Amino acid sequence: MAAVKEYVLKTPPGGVKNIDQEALCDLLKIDDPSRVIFEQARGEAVVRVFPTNPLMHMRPATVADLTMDARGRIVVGAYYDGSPLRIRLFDPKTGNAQRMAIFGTTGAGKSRALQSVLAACKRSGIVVHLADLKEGQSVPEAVGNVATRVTTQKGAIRLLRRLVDEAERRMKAYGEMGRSGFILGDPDPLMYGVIDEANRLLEKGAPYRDEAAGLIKELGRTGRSVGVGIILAAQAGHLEEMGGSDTLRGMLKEGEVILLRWSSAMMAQLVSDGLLPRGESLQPIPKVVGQVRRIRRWNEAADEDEDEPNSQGMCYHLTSSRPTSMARFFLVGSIAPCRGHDPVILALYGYGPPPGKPFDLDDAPDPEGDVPGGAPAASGRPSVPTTAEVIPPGPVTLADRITAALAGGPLTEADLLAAVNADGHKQIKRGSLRTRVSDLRRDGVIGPPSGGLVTLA
Ligand SMILES: Nc1ncnc2c1ncn2[C@@H]1O[C@H](COP(=O)(O)OP(=O)(O)OP(=O)(O)O)[C@@H](O)[C@H]1O
Repeated sequence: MAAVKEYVLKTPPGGVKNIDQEALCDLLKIDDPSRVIFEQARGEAVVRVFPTNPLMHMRPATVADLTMDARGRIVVGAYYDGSPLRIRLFDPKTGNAQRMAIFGTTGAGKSRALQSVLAACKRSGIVVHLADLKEGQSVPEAVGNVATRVTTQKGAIRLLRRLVDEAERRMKAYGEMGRSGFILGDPDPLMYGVIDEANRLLEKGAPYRDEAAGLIKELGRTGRSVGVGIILAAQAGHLEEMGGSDTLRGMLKEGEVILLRWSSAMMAQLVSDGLLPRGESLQPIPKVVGQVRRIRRWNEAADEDEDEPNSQGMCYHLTSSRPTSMARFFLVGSIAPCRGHDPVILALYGYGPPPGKPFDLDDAPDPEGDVPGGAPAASGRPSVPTTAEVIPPGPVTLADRITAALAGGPLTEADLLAAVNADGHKQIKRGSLRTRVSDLRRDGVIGPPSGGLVTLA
């Protein structure tokens, strides 16, 4: 660090807007822009010139980094000046779960960032229900390390519904206890719904977009204060692609927002949404770090061995007190792809079962692939198409069995359970029946409860 040059500058009222990084480098006669870091606070700015990019070599994440401290935080990386990059999983002062969004273009390091959060949750006794919408390929080591894991959009929507149900259950239970908020582990654990590749669920034309956006908003509103939080990782070019900017605006302003390498449209949107002060600019994160722009002489051979270190994991923690300071995630696993699960990542999760119980999402496997469309339900919410409508001769689902049992007329819950258990398929418990009936009610397949009877709509 001895070779770091530091220039302290006075800034005009309102600070310096729109830093021209290239002009600054020219002025300092530095040809690698990633060595020059500009940071400003009220009234002053510091320009530091490093001998090499200070974020070039990160150390691996450790279990100690990823174990939540008494203030509900974990350490996931470091700022360019060596201070820790912390993110909050819980706020002990308010008892609130968090809303977290990790954005970045493809290959920016979202999944590895998420793996560190998932491992931290397991290490810290936090229950995770995960949707990995890249066919389970995004965070494969999460298998067996989270309470619930789904890989389809249909699974994701059911998972979100269960989370909202859980938040409602907690709200009622805490109200009855005369409690105003959530107390960690008493009686319920902190819980997160995590959606990786959330853009697939929320982009225009996605089959469950409106309902997913509604449920995420609902979790942001009610889940937080009862210990049920939501974490999204997304490749978002624009917030409109994320269920409409309204869905995420509140979440982004109050939650934890990490921005990895971005697209220019995304940046413009973040500024127009007030997440970054107008005129404030972030030093761009180049795809390749340490690249020097220079013209090769006529007879000079290209250096084929030139190493091209990538900027994966470099980020800004936009909702922290240092939104414009560049930081980087620690190394999470190996850079090169592994033939199977990465043993380094598995070791971060630790061996043994994950906290919490899996959600009961269905008693039958999801039909292959996801089903587009779905007519709006009576509630006005677009429905998840009922399995009865969409499954060709495939596995019989509990939804099919319930609608078949009700085809002859309304039944009490006990009679419905008996009818379903008498149809020759797998025996089910009352809890599973109730959950599925409430799903079908939301989808407008079953009508509202009336006179203790369950009735087809
Ligand atoms: N923290 C990290 N530690 C080690 N390697 C990393 C880290 N972040 C990113 N990488 C490397 O970059 C690659 C891409 O990262 P990752 O899969 O997390 O990106 P992504 O943003 O999720 O991409 P996509 O949107 O295409 O899924 C990884 O396979 C790995 O080689």
